[in-house]
Amino acid sequence: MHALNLQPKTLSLAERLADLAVDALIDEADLSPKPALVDRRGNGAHTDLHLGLMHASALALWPAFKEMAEVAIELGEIGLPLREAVGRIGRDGEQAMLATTHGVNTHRGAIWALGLLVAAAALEPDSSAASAIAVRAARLALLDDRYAPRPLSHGAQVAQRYGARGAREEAQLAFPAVTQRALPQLKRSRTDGHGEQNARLDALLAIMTNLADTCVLYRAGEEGLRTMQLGAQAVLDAGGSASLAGRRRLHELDQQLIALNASPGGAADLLAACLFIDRVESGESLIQGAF
Ligand SMILES: CC(C)(COP(=O)(O)OP(=O)(O)OC[C@H]1O[C@@H](n2cnc3c(N)ncnc32)[C@H](O[C@H]2O[C@H](COP(=O)(O)OP(=O)(O)OP(=O)(O)O)[C@@H](O)[C@H]2O)[C@@H]1O)[C@@H](O)C(=O)NCCC(=O)NCCS
Ligand SMILES: Nc1ncnc2[nH]cnc12
Repeated sequence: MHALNLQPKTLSLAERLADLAVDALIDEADLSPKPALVDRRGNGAHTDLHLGLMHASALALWPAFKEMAEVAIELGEIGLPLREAVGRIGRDGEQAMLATTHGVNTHRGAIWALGLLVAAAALEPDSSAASAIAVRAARLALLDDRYAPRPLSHGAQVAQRYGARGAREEAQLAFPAVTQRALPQLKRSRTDGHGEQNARLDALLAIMTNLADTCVLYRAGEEGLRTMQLGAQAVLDAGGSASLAGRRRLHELDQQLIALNASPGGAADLLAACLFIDRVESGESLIQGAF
């Protein structure tokens, strides 16, 4: 018997999905240059976030994602028991995040979006088309979790002030920002040979063109939201992140959003959701022992 067992460990489906969710969060954080967000260059519009904290937060969420996948496999169907189990695990995940970040909200929206998507992917691993996963996640999000607290969150305040419905509605509508904008743009930019990092930036920009990001609305009101949406569209119209003109517009957008203190944190979460679905849909990483 060898002292070291070098055989690759076979991971369960729940472990593989949790790995993909954490990978998506880390890839989102690392992607640079993202307008006004934390990335490899710096902290964007944030004073309390940095890249190391985003990484630590992502890693701390692995057990919650794994548990959400396990409970979906165990219960096997969309219904109130699964919705409430996922809600409880999501709230525990938020506590794990806050313990790791010493109280800073790094990934609240991402726990919500990726949690639902992980559960949806685990429910039917043979049905991994983006739209099918998103619709299952939406059916879960539409169920009312009786134990969910209703705090006066930033999203709730923005809903009162501007009528924006934010993260909850995005999930209940089956993630249109991801399935109708980010994923098609990601694939288009890849096909056009723009390179993976530029394709991901373009996917983020495609989300930003249209999203009612409650993070931006809370920090910078309607002017901030308009600046984000029009600026993102201007980058794409100029040729996207891979073109010189697009890069110039991207740099301008970064400066404008930072000046307004407007951080598109909701769009960043949805980019992570897009990267997660893209990998699940491609199927590669779900093949047993692919890690
Ligand atoms: C249903 C919930 C998502 C709660 O929603 P609600 O809108 O009430 O709550 P918020 O606390 O405001 O969190 C929503 C977060 O979702 C992201 N987001 C924003 N707009 C959208 C959008 N249109 N579509 C999708 N996602 C969106 C965003 O997250 C990012 O921003 C975070 C930082 O935001 P904020 O706290 O406002 O922070 P700052 O402005 O930086 O604060 P200060 O520095 O000024 O203090 C960052 O973390 C990103 O993640 C919104 O913040 C859901 O959370 C919920 O009900 N959870 C309970 C558990 C549960 O049921 N889980 C089940 C499934 S897992
Ligand atoms: N890269 C990032 N910067 C700031 N807020 C975020 N929320 C999720 N990802 C983020």
